[in-house]
Amino acid sequence: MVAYLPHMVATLAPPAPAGRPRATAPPAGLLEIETIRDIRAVPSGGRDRGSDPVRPPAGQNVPVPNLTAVRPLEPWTAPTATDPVASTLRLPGSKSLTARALVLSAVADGPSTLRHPLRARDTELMAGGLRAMGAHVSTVDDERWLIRPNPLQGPAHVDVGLSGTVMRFVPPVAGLAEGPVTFDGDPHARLRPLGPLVGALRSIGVRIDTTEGASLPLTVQGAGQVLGGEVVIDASASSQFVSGLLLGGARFARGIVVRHVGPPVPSAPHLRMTVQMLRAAGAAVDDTTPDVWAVEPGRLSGRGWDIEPDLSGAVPFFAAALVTGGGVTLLGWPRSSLQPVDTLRELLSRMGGEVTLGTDGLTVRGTGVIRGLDADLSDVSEFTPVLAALAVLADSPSRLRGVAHIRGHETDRLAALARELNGLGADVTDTADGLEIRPRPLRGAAFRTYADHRMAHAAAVIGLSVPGIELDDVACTSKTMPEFPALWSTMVTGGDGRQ
Ligand SMILES: O=C(O)C1=C[C@@H](OP(=O)(O)O)[C@@H](O)[C@H](O)C1
Ligand SMILES: C=C(OP(=O)(O)O)C(=O)O
Repeated sequence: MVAYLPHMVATLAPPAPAGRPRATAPPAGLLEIETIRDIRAVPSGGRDRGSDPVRPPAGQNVPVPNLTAVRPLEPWTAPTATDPVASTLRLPGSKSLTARALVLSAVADGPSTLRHPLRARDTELMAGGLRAMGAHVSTVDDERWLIRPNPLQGPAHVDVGLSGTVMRFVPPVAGLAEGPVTFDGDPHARLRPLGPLVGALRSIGVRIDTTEGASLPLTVQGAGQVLGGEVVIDASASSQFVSGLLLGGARFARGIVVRHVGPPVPSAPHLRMTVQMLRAAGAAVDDTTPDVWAVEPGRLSGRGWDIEPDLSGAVPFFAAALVTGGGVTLLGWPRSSLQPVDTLRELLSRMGGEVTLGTDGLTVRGTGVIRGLDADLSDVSEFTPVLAALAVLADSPSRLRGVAHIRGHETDRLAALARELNGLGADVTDTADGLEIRPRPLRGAAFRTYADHRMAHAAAVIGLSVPGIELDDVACTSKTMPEFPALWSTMVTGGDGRQ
């Protein structure tokens, strides 16, 4: 297992003036990745697998020094494939399943275990945030994490990094804690949408202090309980607002009813995942009315969670089969999945791949052709960067639609993709809700990732057939798959990626 950000160095930025802490610009060549509010929470080396809650001493308010950890950018030349890939891989667990299982376990009645969890920056931060509020979360064993719920307490600080799941799933749970829980993250996390969730929580009695608008940094003044009831929310900017409210909602005194009003909520499969996992933990959930979800108040059981491999993380590897005319098999794929495997199968088939689910796993084969794609990706917007990478290599134009909200992801993905793909010679326009892509002959060039793991995946896919794609930073893949560069090189050079 590749260590989490082994190259991290701690740098102390000057203290921020009173009021809103400053997002200090990192020196050239360094990427600011993590704002640490309590340096004791992250020992030097950056890895905290401990099992003890890390909290400021009782009664002491949460310290908010502007301590910033920066890491150097890690430039990377995407390897070019000289032969079709022929790879069988075991990939890490799903970020979305790991995040939900951690949250549900922390508010359950008894202990839980996560088998094959994802160990990556997002899930370590989720574990760290729950631990800071008092949950016992042991992540020492790579294959089996143990969670023992405890009464949740502040003062505590939650570093959300750049993680949408941490910044949207933990504040509702923090309302259940007794005492203040502060939240902040990477500089770009402050720009990611959060207002509708803050508004919804306030409407059911959760006190939240913000310094500027309804975004990070913020403090949830936990009262030890949340009244709950009905909230009306515009969740068109992120399905995670709804998932966060539902995951905490079973423990609210009146449960929760979430009523969405506004343009469509994206990422329907992630909402189904939330509902199914809540039910698996014993919650009564009604999702029969479109755009309304109701969770009855009640106890949640601790249980064993088996975490499936991460489908979104698998997409670049499958794309490699199409680009090189080879084959990639992902081991350990369940027969019945909580992730949108059928949608991926359909999209890759339409682009020219052959997808089969067999006893050995999920296999994608390239046929030597990549076809352009006209598709609404609102259900699977995470796939957009890699599908855009395939589209610039296709034999006809593509239109990727329905993903306006990904301008609020790790970066403005529509703008970033248009800019970087055009820099390689493609002809890409970002539209109000997607991308129009006209393939052109491509050349190797610099490719900026904007701290976005899926931008790095996209560049890696193009690099298979276009030599000289120079990423400014590949370490951003540690958000969801620290072992990405190693696994990718193994796949390209024909090694065994089963681990
Ligand atoms: O709930 C989840 O685990 C996720 C939901 C989606 O968020 P959005 O609805 O904000 O796109 C997805 O893009 C994200 O990577 C993970
Ligand atoms: C949008 C993503 O992540 P997040 O959970 O941070 O929103 C993603 O992983 O593509």
